Amino acid sequence: MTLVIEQPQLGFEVETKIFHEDLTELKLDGGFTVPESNAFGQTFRDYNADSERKESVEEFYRKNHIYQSIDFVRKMREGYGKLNRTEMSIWESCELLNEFVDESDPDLDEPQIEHLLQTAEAIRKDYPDEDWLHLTGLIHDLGKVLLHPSFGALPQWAVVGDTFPVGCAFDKSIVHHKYFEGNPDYYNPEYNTKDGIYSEGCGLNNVLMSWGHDDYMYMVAKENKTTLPSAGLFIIRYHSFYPLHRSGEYTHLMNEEDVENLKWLQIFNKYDLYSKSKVRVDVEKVKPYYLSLIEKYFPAKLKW
Ligand SMILES: O[C@H]1[C@H](O)[C@@H](O)[C@H](O)[C@@H](O)[C@H]1O
Ligand SMILES: [Fe+2]
Ligand SMILES: [Fe+2]
Repeated sequence: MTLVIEQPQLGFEVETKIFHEDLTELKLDGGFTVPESNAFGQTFRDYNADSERKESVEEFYRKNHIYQSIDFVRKMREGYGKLNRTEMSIWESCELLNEFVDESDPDLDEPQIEHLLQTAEAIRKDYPDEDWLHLTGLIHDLGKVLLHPSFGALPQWAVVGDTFPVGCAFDKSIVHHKYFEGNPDYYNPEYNTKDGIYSEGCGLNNVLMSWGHDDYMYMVAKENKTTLPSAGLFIIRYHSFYPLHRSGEYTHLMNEEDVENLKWLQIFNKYDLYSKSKVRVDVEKVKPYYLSLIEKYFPAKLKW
């Protein structure tokens, strides 16, 4: 099914595969099979399912929605944008993630390094020639190092979870939307309209997103002059923006380049989401391959 969303004001059409995912039509491009349920026997991303993680995930979003205001985002971008905290390689940062479990995630409670390798390996099977996409899979969540003491040990609500624009209305499709009633921006007439401080077609690059691992890792990759293609950087930066890539909201803020890049993000998302499982990847076995990709696309040491 192809969904064409009419956007006459933009002067171009946002045509994208499927925003509202229909699993019966979901064909991945190679051998990867989409599992019917997550590691807890529930459907993926079901925030209302009675699982052992339900309450803690909801509590996570309560805090996230209350504290992610435009002032908070500006402060974090300015502070962390300096990249003056440490220097390390991409692989070292993967290892740092070994100790963290993501509190926002209803589908996985394995250490994050497992998730990175599961995502990258699943993509590699179906897209053997797109080595940039394998590496994007490996690094897309590395911004979660913000949880580590050497990065200020940020609370989970400032690092993980789905992201959304600030400075315009919080869309109803955002998980646990009701908690925005505790966010000061919710009542500010400058920020609580559809466009808010933005204009139609302004491009996502000009939109401030809630602060977390996506935007931080994008900054790190870009400032350290990665040679990854623009689609790779886009995936890193917006992979948690489910209100856009799954629900099809906020498309009025995109420009033409965003529309192109969104196609790759939607491919990537299937692997990011549905590769989550309890089956572990043999780290030592795949490490040499990923080290070669890191060498191809990144300097040996990066500023963080
Ligand atoms: O719980 C998950 C997790 O934090 C992911 O890393 C993020 O990309 C998702 O958007 C979020 O919902
Ligand atoms: Fe993520
Ligand atoms: Fe991920």
